[in-house]
This record gives sequence, structure tokens and C-alpha cells, in this order.
Amino acid sequence: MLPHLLDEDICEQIATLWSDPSRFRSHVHMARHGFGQGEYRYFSYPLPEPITGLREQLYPPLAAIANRWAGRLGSGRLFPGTHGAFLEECHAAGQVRPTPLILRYEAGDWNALHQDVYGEHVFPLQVAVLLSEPARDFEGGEFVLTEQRPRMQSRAEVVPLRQGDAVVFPVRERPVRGSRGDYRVQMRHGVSRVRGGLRFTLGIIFHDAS
Ligand SMILES: O=C(O)CCC(=O)C(=O)O
Ligand SMILES: [Fe+2]
Repeated sequence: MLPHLLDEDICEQIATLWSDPSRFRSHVHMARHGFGQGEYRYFSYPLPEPITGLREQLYPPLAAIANRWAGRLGSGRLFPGTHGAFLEECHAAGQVRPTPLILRYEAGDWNALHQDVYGEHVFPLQVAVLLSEPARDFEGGEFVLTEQRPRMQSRAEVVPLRQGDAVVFPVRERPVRGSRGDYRVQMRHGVSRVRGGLRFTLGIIFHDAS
């Protein structure tokens, strides 16, 4: 968790962008695709300044983790030191569409457990920032992570976010140390049912989409 990553004003500012369609390249109704219920919109380039800044500032320390994970999982993949350099790799491979998004949930909405993979180039960590305040703006709607270890039942964890808090989590898998070395644990994330009010999230994914 990254507590207080954004202050209240910035959260409100970003949530307000939702109603400006010119900022976005697409609008998804989750129920139409079996993704749950609720809506999200992917930003178009150029991204709003605070979001470009977040992508650039959050990337380098996460790339250091990503590179350690790559070593432990024997993937041999090395991530460059800056987000700009990583985006060039995505773009050269045809992954050119921006992936940062705003999600909007009202009463009854939820987000099915999923993984945000959009092509061959996958940066293994992503960030979600809660833009609304639990209890004040909405009820329910908890951020849920699940992990699936080989030959074991899935385990769930709820991340108790407040407005402006961020969670950093694995896109697809993470290494876990076992008695015979590291093994891969499959991760998924989603949101439990919103019971009332309005909940907005900012999703920051570091790879672009094909
Ligand atoms: O609304 C949420 O908390 C989950 C958002 C999400 O799926 C994402 O950021 O990729
Ligand atoms: Fe997601």
C-alpha cells in the first residue's frame, strides 16, 4: 500500500475528468463483456499531467522489483530504468494505446477477478488509486486480491484503501520462495459489490495495449 499517494483535491480533480469524453479513447460497460458491472474509460494520449507524472515517478522503483522478480523466475527479461524507455519497447512492438483508466461503480456494481494483460510486453506490477472515500462516498466496494499457488486453493486478501491511497500489486504472477526455490503464484484482482454511493478508481498500468 502507498498511503496518501494523492491528496483529496487531486482525487476529486481526476474523478471529475470522467465526464469529459474528449480525454478518453474508449468507454467500456463491464456487464456487456462479462467483466462484472460498472464502467471504465481508458485515457487517450496525451494523458493528463498528474497521470503522466505518476507513471514516470512510480516506474523506477517498481522496475527494480520487476527485475529482481525476473531474475528469480528465470525469465531473463530486463526492464529499462525509465518509463519512457519501457514505453518505447511497447510502442516498437505495436502496443501503442494508453492503458491508464478511470473506473466508476455505483450501487450494485462490482469488478470480476481479472488480470490486465494487453499484449506481449507486460510490466509485472500495476497501481490502483482509490479516488473516493469509503463510508462517506460509497459502501462496500472493497479492493480484493487473490493468489493461486500451485496445487492449493485460492487465497483472498482485501486491501483497506481510503481516498488517495494506492495499492501496488502484481499484474499476473509473483515469485514466492519455497523449499526448492522460487515458484510462480498467479494473482488476480477485482472489487467486491458496491452497496451504495459512487466509487471512482484511477488505474495505472505501465505497459500500453496492442
Ligand atoms: O476499481 C478498482 O479498485 C480496481 C481497478 C482495476 O481493476 C485496475 O486498476 O486495474
Ligand atoms: Fe484491473
